[in-house]
Amino acid sequence: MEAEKIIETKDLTKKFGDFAAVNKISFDVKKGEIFGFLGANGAGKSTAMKMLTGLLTPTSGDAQVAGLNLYTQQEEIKKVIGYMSQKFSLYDDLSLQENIRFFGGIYGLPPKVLQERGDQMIDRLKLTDVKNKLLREVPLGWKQKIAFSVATLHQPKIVFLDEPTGGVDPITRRQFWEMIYEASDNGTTVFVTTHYMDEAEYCDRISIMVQGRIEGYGSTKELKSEFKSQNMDEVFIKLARGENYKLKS
Ligand SMILES: Nc1ncnc2c1ncn2[C@@H]1O[C@H](COP(=O)(O)OP(=O)(O)OP(=O)(O)O)[C@@H](O)[C@H]1O
Repeated sequence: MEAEKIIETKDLTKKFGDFAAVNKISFDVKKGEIFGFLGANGAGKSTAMKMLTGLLTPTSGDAQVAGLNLYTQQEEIKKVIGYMSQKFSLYDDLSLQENIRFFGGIYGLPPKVLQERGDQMIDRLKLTDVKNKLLREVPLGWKQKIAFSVATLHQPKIVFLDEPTGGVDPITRRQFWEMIYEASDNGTTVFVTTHYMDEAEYCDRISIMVQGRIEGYGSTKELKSEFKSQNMDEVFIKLARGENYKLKS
C-alpha cells in the first residue's frame, strides 16, 4: 500500500503583483518522510514554505497539509506543525527553561505536560547545567539543537526546518541530523530546506526549485540518474544554472 500523503500540492502558485514567486508547483510528501526542499537563493522556497505553514494565502492551486486546506484552515495547520529556522527560533534574552515555557505555552501544551516534556528534553540533551542560562550564552550549534527540540515539544505531525544547520560546524550538523532521523523514526514528517548537498543525500526524497518551479523531484539516486550526474552538487548546478537539456520552459 502506498504511504499516506501528508502534504499534497497541485499547481500551487503565489504571485506578488505580476511576478510568480511560486509558479504552479505540484508535489507530495509522505507521512514520516524526510523531504528536502532545495533551490538557489530567490527560487521561491520561503514563499512556498510560508504557504504550507499557513502564513501566506496562495494565489491559486490546491494544497492540503495534514489533511487541512491551505486557504480555509490556516489556523488549524499552525497547531499541527512545528517550525524552526536559523533566522527565527528562540529568544536570546530568555533562559532555556523560559523558552520552553514560552513556546510550549504557544503550542497550547497544558502546564503539567509541558513541565514533563521540558524536563525530558533537558535530560536527553544533557542541558541541566545550562537550563537557567540566557540563550545568548549558549553556542549556536546547541541553540539549533534546542530550537529543534522546542519546535517538536508539542509532537507535531510535520516539522518545517528552514536552513536549520546554517553556520554550524560539521559535527554539530551530524548530531542535528541524528535528531531529525529520530523524529522521522517516531513518525514525524520532516520538511527541510538546505543549501548543503551532503544534507540533500540524507533526505528520502527532494525537490529542487528553479525560478518558482519544481525542476527536479525524486530520491537523490533518481535525480543523479535523470540528470546524468555523479553527485548532488552536479545535479543542483545543472538545474540552478539552467544548463540541463531537459529544463522545461
Ligand atoms: N512579499 C514579497 N513581495 C514581492 N516579492 C517577494 C516577496 N517575497 C518574496 N519575493 C520575491 O520572490 C522570490 C522568491 O523569494 P523567496 O524568499 O521565496 O526565495 P528563497 O528560495 O526562499 O530564497 P532564499 O534561499 O534566499 O531564502 C524572490 O525574487 C523575492 O524577491
